[in-house]
Amino acid sequence: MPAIETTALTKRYGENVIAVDDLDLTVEEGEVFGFLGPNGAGKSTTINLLLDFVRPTEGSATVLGYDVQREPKAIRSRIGVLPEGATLYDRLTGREHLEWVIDNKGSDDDPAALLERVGLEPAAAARSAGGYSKGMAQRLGFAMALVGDPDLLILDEPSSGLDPKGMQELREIITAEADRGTTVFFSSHILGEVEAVCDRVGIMNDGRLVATGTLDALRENLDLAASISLTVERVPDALVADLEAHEGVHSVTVDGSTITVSCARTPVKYDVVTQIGAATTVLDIVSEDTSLERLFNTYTNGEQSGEGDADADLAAIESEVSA
Ligand SMILES: Nc1ncnc2c1ncn2[C@@H]1O[C@H](COP(=O)(O)OP(=O)(O)OP(=O)(O)O)[C@@H](O)[C@H]1O
Repeated sequence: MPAIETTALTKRYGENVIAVDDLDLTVEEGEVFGFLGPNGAGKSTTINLLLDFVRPTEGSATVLGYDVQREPKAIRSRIGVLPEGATLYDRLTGREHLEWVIDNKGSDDDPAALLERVGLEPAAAARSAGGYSKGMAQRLGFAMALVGDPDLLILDEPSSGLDPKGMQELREIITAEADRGTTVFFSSHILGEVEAVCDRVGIMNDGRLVATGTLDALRENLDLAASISLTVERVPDALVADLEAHEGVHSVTVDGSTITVSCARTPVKYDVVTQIGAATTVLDIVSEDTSLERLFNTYTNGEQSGEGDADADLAAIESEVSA
């Protein structure tokens, strides 16, 4: 049973805005799934639809096997949510917020243990939340989401307001939760964070899901050039032509004793290294993957420069996704 499944899920606002457009999305149990997209892509609306905070114009969704509209209570008892920009009550302390959620969920969690898990010091937890920094509020929100050991965590922009140390700790919490078997679904536009923790990602653009898969698979699908440079003892005469003849190799350049090969797919690099290694002695290897930014820009059609035809790439992926 998937943790999240949406079928033709659509949300329109008025005549002109389609916030979520015919979304078919499956998140498997136990996955850490990154939900990516630029501002206004439809990420928060999708999350709000999953939580039954807004109702779809068309389509349906299940969370942990329960229908989102018919069984929201069953869902709420088994999920933890960190909403975007969660509001706190100024006069309640951090600990009181947490105790309130623990009571409400009928859980026997120890507030101190949860606060420690999210890195909120006891002294800070004893202060009223009105004076919290954004990062502290986010940590408290995270602790509240973890109450009751949820099977699924839904996090909307969880790193919002966190400093680099906070982001590192957030990653550790997400990884620890995933190790306990919790499914984690989180939206983000911070690509490094997604790369560090996600098993799979889905990329939204203009309300539509334009790609899903592992980051490696998305890189491969797009066929964006990856490059590898090898410094060698000598460059044998026939080597360049041999490399150029290899399927998947775009171009080969030689600068002194450094051979740089631009190739379509990351696995081609392995063949390139083997081929060069058989012909000469390799002294150094530098490999560059397609950057996540470039990947994201291409899928969301923001690619302005560089190799490849972003529009054609995007059209190919969209037809693949909708097939
Ligand atoms: N209540 C609403 N009324 C009208 N339009 C809305 C409403 N909520 C969202 N929208 C529109 O729907 C689209 C998707 O918005 P949404 O907030 O889901 O995007 P997002 O991907 O979460 O963006 P961000 O990263 O900025 O939070 C946007 O064009 C937004 O203006």
